[in-house]
Amino acid sequence: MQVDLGNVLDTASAHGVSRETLERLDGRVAAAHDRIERGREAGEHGYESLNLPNSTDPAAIRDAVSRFDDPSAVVTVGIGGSALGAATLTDALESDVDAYYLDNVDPEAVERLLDSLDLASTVVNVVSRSGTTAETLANFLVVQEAMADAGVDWADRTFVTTGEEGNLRDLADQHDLPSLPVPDGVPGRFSVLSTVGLAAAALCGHDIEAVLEGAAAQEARLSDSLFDSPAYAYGAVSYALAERGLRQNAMMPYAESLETFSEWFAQLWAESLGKDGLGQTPLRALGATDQHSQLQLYRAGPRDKLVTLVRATEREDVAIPETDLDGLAYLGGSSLGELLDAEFEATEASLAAAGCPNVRIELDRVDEYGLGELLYAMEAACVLYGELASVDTFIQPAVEWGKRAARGLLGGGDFEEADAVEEKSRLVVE
Ligand SMILES: O=P(O)(O)OC[C@H]1O[C@](O)(CO)[C@@H](O)[C@@H]1O
Repeated sequence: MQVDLGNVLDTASAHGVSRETLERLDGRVAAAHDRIERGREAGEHGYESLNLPNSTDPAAIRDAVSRFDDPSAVVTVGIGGSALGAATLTDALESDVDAYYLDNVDPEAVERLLDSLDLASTVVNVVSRSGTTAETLANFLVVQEAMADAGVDWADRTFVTTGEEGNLRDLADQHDLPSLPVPDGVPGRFSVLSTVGLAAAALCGHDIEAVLEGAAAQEARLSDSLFDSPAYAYGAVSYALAERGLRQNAMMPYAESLETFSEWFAQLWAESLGKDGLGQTPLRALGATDQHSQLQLYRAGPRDKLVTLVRATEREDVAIPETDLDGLAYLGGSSLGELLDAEFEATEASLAAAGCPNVRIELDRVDEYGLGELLYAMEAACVLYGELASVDTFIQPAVEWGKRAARGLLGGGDFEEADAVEEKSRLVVE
């Protein structure tokens, strides 16, 4: 994996940063790296996430899921970091096993999925670090009833990934369900390289060892200089640009297989860095599709965006047949991959020409190793950015207000937040 910062420099993009600025920032990167390494060595909350390539035991994951022979589908019931990491992996990789994620409580979507499944050959993976997340528990109860209605012994088809305490741990103990622990000191959005993200991938037959090897390769590249570490290069320039008012970051992979990765990145970046009035808003985009949509805004809208372009340098390809269609003959005889690459390079140049800084991230392939590299590098980039911005990267207190309000509305306790909902300001236009 490599990161190309060329179009971040002010010699390429009008709203970029100078090479001198990056070199001055590098001194702070060294200090941040030292802090990160001390946190890792001490197993401190959050920093422990960057130890996962070495602390995760893939054999234990394979052993826990080995009892489920030959599932037709795996349904992961979880939300946020308890679903998005696993989904990033299984949505990016091909498998004979269908992987689905119940990470929302849209009744029509839940019913549509459950009606489509052969529940007798489906494995249900219930994932929640806290074991108290309303959406996850509600969905699990619905899935449990659907399995009973289908005459399926739900306890036979279910395993649990959760913390040492909580409702899910109690459920696993009560029904002697196979279970996996969630690693201590690792917030959900940083847990893809652990049991949380790898169990579903293992059930789908993916090489989870290769995911960890790719992650370890990027872990080995962490250094006291942004010029020696792809992860820190990305984290440092993202921070430097945000400091200059570029407070949006459009994650734009040129690979359909990485579309879910952008969702995972959005939680990682937003929930980690959105603190104390600071942060950089992650936008989700997809190349080449969003050249025909959001690119207008990126090039001609407010000068407040970094665009992150991701591609694999090796992929399957499809030839474009020869054609005599007016104006399109140039496409004939080339390939979709050549067209995608040309559009990738044209878009990054068009962004620079419009003064919009952009970073190129290139993987060899979107395979288990490449995904491990990308995921780990983004996590390390996020941790570095948080150090440079002096925010508390590993907590997410702002998400609790809405949870209390919803719980109050549902009669789960007396919460002043629920009162605030009742007092909503209204100006209805019909
Ligand atoms: O794994 P849990 O405890 O169910 O949490 C799910 C998600 O909810 C959050 O805690 C936010 O509410 C995320 O940080 C986390 O990934």
